[in-house]
Amino acid sequence: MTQDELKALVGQAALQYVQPGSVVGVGTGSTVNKFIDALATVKDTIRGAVSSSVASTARLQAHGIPVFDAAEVTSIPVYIDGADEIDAAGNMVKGGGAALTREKIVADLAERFICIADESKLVDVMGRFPLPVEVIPMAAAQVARRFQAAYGGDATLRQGVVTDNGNHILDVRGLQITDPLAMETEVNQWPGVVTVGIFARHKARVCLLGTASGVRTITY
Ligand SMILES: O=C[C@H](O)[C@H](O)[C@H](O)COP(=O)(O)O
Repeated sequence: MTQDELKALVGQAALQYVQPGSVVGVGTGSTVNKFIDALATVKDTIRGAVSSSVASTARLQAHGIPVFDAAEVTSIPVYIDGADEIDAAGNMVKGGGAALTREKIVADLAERFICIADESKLVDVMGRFPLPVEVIPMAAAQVARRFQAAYGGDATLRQGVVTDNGNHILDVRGLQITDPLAMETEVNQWPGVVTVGIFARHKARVCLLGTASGVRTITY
């Protein structure tokens, strides 16, 4: 199976977590796009979605799925999203598509994070994928220096990218994220950091992993 087919497989499998009559939390990315397309086939059974990006909102609306503002809901049963890396405990690195801040906001509304990913995303220790960090533009160089001093990480500005919130993205290479919760907590406190792409406080409760032999369900 191709990577695209694996993404379609888990996007379809995620429908089993969609509760009738509910508002569904929807992430961002190529795997979630498959989920959105699958969700369109059951759109009459749900109230709608809360979206984590302008791109996902556009795709949901193109399918005729009502999109609610995050401010209009107080709680949602599930948030369904992809990941750039996921470890054996359900911690994730996210933000390859620059949507990490809104993703964390919507994930925070949800009772359960359901991660959908192809098997290439499963790692022993996160850090192989450059860690995305959304920063206030004036703080980018300062935060980059701090990554070098604190963790030996090499941060570069993602060229030509402005987030949905008007900020910039640093991609940090050379990290070994052995304690995701500690790093998330520390980096989030640095002035100018909007969101670090470590999802340890909002880790996955279920991962639907696309493999050559089908969907593997991992619970944490
Ligand atoms: O900002 C983007 C998100 O965190 C995505 O969920 C993540 O990059 C995975 O995307 P994809 O499913 O395209 O690999």
